[in-house]
Amino acid sequence: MSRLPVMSNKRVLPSSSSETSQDFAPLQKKSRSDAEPPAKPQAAATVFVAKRPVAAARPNVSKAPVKRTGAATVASGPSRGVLRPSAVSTAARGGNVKATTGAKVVGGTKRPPWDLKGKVSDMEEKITNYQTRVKSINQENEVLKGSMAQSQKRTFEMEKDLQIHMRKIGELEKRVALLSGVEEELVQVSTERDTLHKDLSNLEGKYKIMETLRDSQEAELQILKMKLSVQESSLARLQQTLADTEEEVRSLKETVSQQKDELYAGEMERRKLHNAIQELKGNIRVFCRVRPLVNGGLSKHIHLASDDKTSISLAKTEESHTGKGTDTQRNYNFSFDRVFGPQTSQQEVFEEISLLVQSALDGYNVCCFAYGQTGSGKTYTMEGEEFHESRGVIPRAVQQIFKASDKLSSQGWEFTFTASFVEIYNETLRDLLYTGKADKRPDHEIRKSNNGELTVTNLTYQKVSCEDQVLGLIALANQNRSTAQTAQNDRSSRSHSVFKLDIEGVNTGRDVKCKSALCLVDLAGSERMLKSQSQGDRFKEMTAINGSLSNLGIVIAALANKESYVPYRNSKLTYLLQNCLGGNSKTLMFVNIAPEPDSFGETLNSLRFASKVNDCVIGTASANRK
Ligand SMILES: Nc1ncnc2c1ncn2[C@@H]1O[C@H](COP(=O)(O)OP(=O)(O)OP(=O)(O)O)[C@@H](O)[C@H]1O
Repeated sequence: MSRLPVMSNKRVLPSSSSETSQDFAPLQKKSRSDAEPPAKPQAAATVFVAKRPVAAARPNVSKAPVKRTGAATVASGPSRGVLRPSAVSTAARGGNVKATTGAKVVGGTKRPPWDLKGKVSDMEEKITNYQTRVKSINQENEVLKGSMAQSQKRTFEMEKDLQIHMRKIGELEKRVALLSGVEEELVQVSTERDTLHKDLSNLEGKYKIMETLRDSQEAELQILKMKLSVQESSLARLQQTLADTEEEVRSLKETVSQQKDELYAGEMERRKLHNAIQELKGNIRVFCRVRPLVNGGLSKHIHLASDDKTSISLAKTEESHTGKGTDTQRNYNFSFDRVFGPQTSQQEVFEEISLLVQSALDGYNVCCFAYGQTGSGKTYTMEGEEFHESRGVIPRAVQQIFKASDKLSSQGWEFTFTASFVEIYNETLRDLLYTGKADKRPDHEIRKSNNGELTVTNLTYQKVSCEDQVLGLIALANQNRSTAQTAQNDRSSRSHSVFKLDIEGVNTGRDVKCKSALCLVDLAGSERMLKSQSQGDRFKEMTAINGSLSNLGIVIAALANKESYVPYRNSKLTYLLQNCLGGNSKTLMFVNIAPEPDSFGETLNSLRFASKVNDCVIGTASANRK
């Protein structure tokens, strides 16, 4: 923005030359007294500076030479044709009048001192010159006054103009100030605009990136939409498949439920049939097992029919009493439910009793005895040996029971098993699963509760859930027996051992329970000894053994004859086994026989005892189901 030019109003004072001041001093005083009151000294001395040259403006003073000074400037134009006083005085003095001190020169001639007249004339001339000059100065002064008035007027106008201009300038300056504010704002705005431009450009960059991103995301979205659509169609297919499958599962569940019902009905039917078969076979059965000869080979006096697995005959050659006749051979024939020869394996023996073991899971009490003289193979039959193939009835029965219970669990059955192992020696009970100190062994009593359940006080009843646990218990029982054996020679032959597995089954779905017991008994050696030969402890042992074994026969016979009183209490063995022997049980007796000729008598006795048992028919067993 351009500013308007400001006019200078400098005041120019008369020449400061001392000479000029001295020369004009009287004239100035005089002119004041003669003329009108002087104007303000400042106004009189004010000269406006102009560009016009001085000579052209001064016609009335052209005769006098003008001494120019740096400050002698004349205003231009006719109204301004004012000569400065200094210039006028200089012009006056510039004449040839040299009224100076000393010898006066007139017409180029110096007057002698005595020429007073001449001198006066010179003085008069000089005065006249001065007067003329004063006149002209006065005139000039008048002119100057007029000029000065004009100038003052002009100055006044110009001052007015100046004020107007100044006001305008003030306004303009205000506007300029405003404009400068606006300018600053404009600069700020411009800066902001630049910043905004930058931001905009950044945003544009970002926008482009976002656009690219958006494009890629849109592309991704499209792909995802496609995938979703594919997934949706797959889902629809899967839902349909699921619905179909669910329908199928539902119908299969119905089928399974029906089949479960059928299975349950079938299982019940199987139990009925199974029981019927067992009943047809007799609720008390006797199996005869012949031990092989210790040195191998065949026994000469024991004959087993190759085509009949139920009969056995003992042959004995009897010398003629008269001595006249030849020796006669006497045969003792016996028939049992099954006769096992010396070569029969443990597996074959067990297969014959496995159906009976199954009955225990069906809720029937099952009791299995091994009867026979010492060394005839009772323990081998019942427990067997560690070698897998040589395992006896107890471990195999336990294995079958656990396998069968696992199968029945799919039909909703849950079983719990409790094992106990007791020894009866000299009519005293001993816990074979006892693990405490030997001198702290407790006494045991057989107790019968009101509901007919038998328990032995202080006896170890061990919960078992697998075959291995039972095998561990059998090992513990053998250890307990061998400890007793060292103290008392051949004790195991003189005691009965009773392994009992209590079985409880629950079918919550069908609200059925069953309870039974599987008793596996290894009886004491059955050999008879002549009373005269038995003494002391051995006599006592024999009495106890014979008593319990004969009592066993009596009980079985009483049961067979359906006698009102069955003397279970006569021995600890029958009292302990009463629930397994009674009408509600299935009983199997192994009669083990030794094939050696010197065991003939004991073998015959054993077969006779077993035959008596075999002839017994115990009443129909019923399952303990609620
Ligand atoms: N069927 C068999 N096959 C092979 N060996 C057998 C058979 N029966 C028994 N034995 C063997 O005969 C011996 C005597 O058998 P075991 O101990 O079982 O007789 P036991 O009747 O239990 O005698 P005890 O009354 O003294 O206990 C054992 O060494 C046993 O291994």
